Amino acid sequence: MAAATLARRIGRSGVLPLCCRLPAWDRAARPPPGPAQPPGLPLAPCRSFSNNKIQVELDESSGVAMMKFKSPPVNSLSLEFLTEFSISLEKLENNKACRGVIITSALPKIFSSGLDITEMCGKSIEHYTEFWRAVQEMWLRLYGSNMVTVAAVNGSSPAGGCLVALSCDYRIMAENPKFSIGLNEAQLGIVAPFWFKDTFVNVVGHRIAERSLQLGSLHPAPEALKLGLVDELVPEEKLMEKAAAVMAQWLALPDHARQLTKTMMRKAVLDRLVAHREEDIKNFISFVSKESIQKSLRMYMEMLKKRKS
Ligand SMILES: CCCCCCCCC/C=C/C(=O)SCCNC(=O)CCNC(=O)[C@H](O)C(C)(C)COP(=O)(O)OP(=O)(O)OC[C@H]1O[C@@H](n2cnc3c(N)ncnc32)[C@H](O)[C@@H]1OP(=O)(O)O
Repeated sequence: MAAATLARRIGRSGVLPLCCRLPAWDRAARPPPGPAQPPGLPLAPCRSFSNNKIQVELDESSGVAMMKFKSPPVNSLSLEFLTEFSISLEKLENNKACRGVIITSALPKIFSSGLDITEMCGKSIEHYTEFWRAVQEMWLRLYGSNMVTVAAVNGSSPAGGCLVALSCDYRIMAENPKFSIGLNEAQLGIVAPFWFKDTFVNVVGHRIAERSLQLGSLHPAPEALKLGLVDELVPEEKLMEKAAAVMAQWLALPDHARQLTKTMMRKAVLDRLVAHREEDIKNFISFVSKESIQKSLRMYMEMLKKRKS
């Protein structure tokens, strides 16, 4: 679906139409689940939907959806990608048969390269507004999801890609030291906004987050495990099997208890962005509109190209 069509669906407010209902992080818990299906059993009816950027398959018998990013070359989080991501999450959230989602990449070696830098270079204020609202929307939906969210990180995951993983309930990464993950914004000469930082702090704690953010560190998988940035490493070929096993473990508990606990842990951070959304958009616009920031981003893109040749 073209970005313009998606933007029309979202409307001027930048909020998806179904957002009129209470957001996921404020909704009553789902009814207690039936027994969780152990991983590896034959799977019954599957619902799938897919768009240009993301493919989703829901196994209704286990209540687990598999969401795969498939936007070559690097799954960058463009306006179109972010919009499709939010729509996909919303569809699953509204489907009572879905209790958990595993997020991974269909591309080799890359989970997601983070926010699409071209969306932040040389665009209009209207575009920056729409783009940043879409980034916020994606995070509010994912971090505030009632579903169990497991990131199966099967490749590099800088900046916005790392945020996606950090926003899940559990992170499993492929045991490959060539894959790295982190909030490397400082290396681009930009700053991670407060809610990226809050999400990071909630996972690794203040000291590790402070050092890592100031240095813009990208941590190779083994280091990411040591820091607690990911919960476990497994050989790449075992990643999906492990993700299914972890999901089954989390789904073995009653949804309502887990959901209320998740809300208790995350609400303050979610509420902070909800209360300051417009201000955050204004900050983003004034920041990226600076000539010095535009120059830094252009130089970074050139560096990526040079590194290739
Ligand atoms: C006050 C506070 C207010 C708020 C202030 C503002 C806050 C903003 C917060 C920002 C958050 C972010 O996520 S910023 C994004 C940070 N992301 C990154 O630093 C990732 C940079 N990319 C990489 O390191 C690498 O590309 C990597 C992902 C490992 C893949 O390496 P490979 O060798 O496989 O592939 P490459 O050859 O490098 O890349 C393939 C092509 O994709 C492009 N590409 C790669 N990453 C891209 C990206 N993120 N956006 C666009 N394009 C990208 C490359 O330029 C190439 O383009 P062609 O040459 O044309 O083929």
